[in-house]
Amino acid sequence: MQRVAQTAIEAGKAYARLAGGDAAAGGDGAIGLLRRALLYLPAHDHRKVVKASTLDVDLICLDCEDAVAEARKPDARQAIPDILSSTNFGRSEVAVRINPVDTPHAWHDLEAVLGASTRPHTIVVPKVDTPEQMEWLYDAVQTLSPDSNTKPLHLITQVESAVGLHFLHDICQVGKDRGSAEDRRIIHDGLILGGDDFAASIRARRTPSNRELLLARQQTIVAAARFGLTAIDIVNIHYKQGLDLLEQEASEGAEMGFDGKQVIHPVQVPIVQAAYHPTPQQIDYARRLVDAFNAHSDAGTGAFEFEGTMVDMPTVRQHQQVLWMDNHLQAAAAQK
Ligand SMILES: CC(=O)SCCNC(=O)CCNC(=O)[C@H](O)C(C)(C)COP(=O)(O)OP(=O)(O)OC[C@H]1O[C@@H](n2cnc3c(N)ncnc32)[C@H](O)[C@@H]1OP(=O)(O)O
Ligand SMILES: CC(=O)C(=O)O
Ligand SMILES: [Mg+2]
Repeated sequence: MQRVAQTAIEAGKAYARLAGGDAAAGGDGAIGLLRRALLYLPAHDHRKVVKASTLDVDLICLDCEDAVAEARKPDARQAIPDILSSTNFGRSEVAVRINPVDTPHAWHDLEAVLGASTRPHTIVVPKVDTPEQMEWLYDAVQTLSPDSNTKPLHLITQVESAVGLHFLHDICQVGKDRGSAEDRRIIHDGLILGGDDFAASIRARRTPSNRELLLARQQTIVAAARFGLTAIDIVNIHYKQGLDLLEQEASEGAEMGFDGKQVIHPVQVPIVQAAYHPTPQQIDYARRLVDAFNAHSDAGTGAFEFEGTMVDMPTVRQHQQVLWMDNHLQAAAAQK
């Protein structure tokens, strides 16, 4: 007899096991892996830091990379320790996006992050193109953070070029191999598709349909699923108009298998988070479907008719993910 989880919490654990991730253990508890919207802001822009701290957003990313002009890179880096120790970001996961590892800034950015008295939950590393760059990153963290018993730092890498997409599975493999049970200084648990840099890399023209990014979006999702990582979708830079298009794009990303989307302005946050939020109808349907599956399973039936459609295990697994998301949303709401 094959029974599946009936409660959202059980479903969450089952899903995390299926995904191969560590969310079953609760990650680092408070933040889990709820990453529906990732809001970027330039780290040296105090007003935006203050504004971000007032928002109900899953993930806040203090950017030292492309939102910051070359001449202001030191300002952004130097602002990080103070922001982290003096700002209450509420329930949000807090990340710092350092500069790419093949720039002279990366080492100094890492020094500032790892040396801060309050560390962020997560680092985002852009333009990771090769497994060797991933090795460099792990070596740098080991050197700058010699104590292997420190609280784990989550790592999200960005795929942003043809080369990065080609080597994506090798890059993820380095994260898996280096993040052993003995040394959990960094846990690679997310991928971001940097769609705008990627488009430039393949000489594509950006369109509202995003068809030029379809392959990269799907390959990012597939690699993330294989390695048990969260997958975060492209940014939409049209924050002043076309918010209906943003909603459509976010819903499409959720349907494709992404866990969340990058945003660049506060107005985009609720739209994107709602698009990744299962509706009460979807949650109710998922619960009833799982219950029906278990009843049929007890009676020795695998495939059965449910409200006019055929249901068997793959459909059940899809609906367990709805319950998993609902579980995480409830936990996040409880922390507000
Ligand atoms: C392709 C990539 O790499 S994307 C990632 C890198 N890019 C970024 O990080 C850019 C992030 N976004 C921004 O910097 C800004 O939204 C801009 C420059 C596009 C527009 O900024 P503004 O002209 O200040 O926007 P606007 O006037 O509409 O802002 C309204 C309020 O929201 C705040 N705000 C705007 N963007 C953000 C943000 N990303 N995070 C937090 N608060 C923000 C503003 O400070 C303002 O609040 P305030 O009046 O209390 O200061
Ligand atoms: C978000 C980002 O880094 C990109 O689209 O290139
Ligand atoms: Mg980029």
